[in-house]
Order: sequence, then C-alpha cells, then structure tokens
Amino acid sequence: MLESHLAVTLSSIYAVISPLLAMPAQPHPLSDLLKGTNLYLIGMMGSGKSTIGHLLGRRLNYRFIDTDELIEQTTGQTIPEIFQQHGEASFRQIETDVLAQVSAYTRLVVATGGGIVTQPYNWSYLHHGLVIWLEVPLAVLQRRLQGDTGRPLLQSDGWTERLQALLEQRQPLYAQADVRVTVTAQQSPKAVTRQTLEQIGQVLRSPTPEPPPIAP
Ligand SMILES: Nc1ncnc2c1ncn2[C@@H]1O[C@H](COP(=O)(O)OP(=O)(O)O)[C@@H](O)[C@H]1O
Ligand SMILES: O=C(O)C1=C[C@@H](OP(=O)(O)O)[C@@H](O)[C@H](O)C1
Ligand SMILES: [Mg+2]
Repeated sequence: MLESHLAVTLSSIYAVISPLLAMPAQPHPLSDLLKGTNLYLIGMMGSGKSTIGHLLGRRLNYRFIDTDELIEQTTGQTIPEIFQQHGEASFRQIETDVLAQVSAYTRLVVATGGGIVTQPYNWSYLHHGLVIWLEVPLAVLQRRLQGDTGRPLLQSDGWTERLQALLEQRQPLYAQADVRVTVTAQQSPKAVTRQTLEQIGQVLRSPTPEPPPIAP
C-alpha cells in the first residue's frame, strides 16, 4: 500500500541524502554568495530540469536531488504506476511531502516535477531557496517529449494540445520564479548550465531595493 511506503518517507529520504552530506565542499565563485541556499528548478515537462540540475550540482559542488526520483525510491513505484493506481491527487500529496523533507537540507540543487507549482502550499517550501524557471519554447518541448512513455499526463492522442494547455495554465506560476532562464532550441545542456550560473550570479549581486518610505 502507498500509505505504508509514505510512513518510511522521512527515513528513506535521509538515507538518500545523508551519505552525500559528507562530500567535501570545493569553493566555487558562486558558493560565497549562495551561502548554502538551495536551488529549485521549475518548468514544464521536458524543459531540462533533471538534466540541467545534475550539471548545476556538479559545477557548484551541491548535492543533486530529483523529486520524481525520490518519489519513486520512497514509494517503490514508478511515476506512471502511482498515477495509474492512486491518481494524480495522491501523487501531488507525495510530491509535497517529499519537497517538505528535502527543504530541510541545504546545498541542494532540486529538480522538481513540472506540476509542483500548481499546489500553492509548495511555494512555502520553494521560497526557502532560489527558484529558477527553465523557460523552453513549446515546439522544443514537443520535439523532446515525442515518444516519451514516462510522463502519464501526456499518454493520450492529443498530447501536444495537452502540453500546450498545461503550459498556458502554468506560465503565470512559473513566472513567479526568482530567476528566469530563457532557453533556445540550439542551446546544449552545458550552455544552459553556464547561462543559469551567470543569471544566478546577476540576481545575487543585484542590490536589494530600498523599502518605500513610510508616509508621515
Ligand atoms: N539543452 C538541451 N538540449 C537538448 N536536449 C535536452 C536539453 N535539456 C534536456 N534535454 C533532453 O530533453 C529531455 C527531457 O529532459 P529532462 O531533463 O528529463 O526534463 P524535465 O526534467 O524538465 O522533464 C531529455 O531527453 C533530455 O536529454
Ligand atoms: O508536469 C507534471 O505535472 C509532471 C511532470 C513530471 O516531471 P518532469 O517535469 O520532470 O517531466 C512528473 O512529476 C509527473 O509526470 C507530472
Ligand atoms: Mg524531470
């Protein structure tokens, strides 16, 4: 049963993260500025969160966590199995539980699932760190996701229209990110990683605006 898997969520997540806590921290130009702040990657399915997250983790000497992978490890089921056997609402609940656990740690790059932004409560965790939106044109997403079998929301005939509808619904939510990385069709994962690091640096170095004066 899914419930019994959930009962072990906390210890399983600790088991995944704790061996990595011993990793030596190599200084990186952004490390001082970040001060251990977690990076949360958001964006549509196929935008590259898992791919870029992994590379960012290596560059920053941060641990890389993928919430979908953690969900699969803690439940012992694949994402399609969870959707099929328990429904999307159960998946969203587990996703929130996993995000909550993960957010207790520092020095993480977290690749989230594309729908994490749809649950308002999740933002209270995302805002513990720096939220980065990988914005990728619809045509590129469609090309990357052609023939994909691992994303249950896209398994019916009208999957391209479904993808477009999801993008339209979610765009205003993704736009709440702290950093918006606009990715072109030609950019390699390495180039996207470089651009993301540059933009994080810009955001962290930009002066915080003064609060408006209090009216007399
Ligand atoms: N910059 C890129 N250029 C080309 N292919 C990419 C790029 N980023 C990701 N991909 C590919 O797109 C697919 C989806 O990437 P993935 O990281 O799983 O996205 P997400 O986690 O956002 O759903 C994968 O096959 C991945 O190899
Ligand atoms: O957009 C979504 O609602 C989903 C995105 C998927 O993750 P990716 O964004 O990594 O594909 C996964 O969490 C699940 O299939 C639902
Ligand atoms: Mg992913």
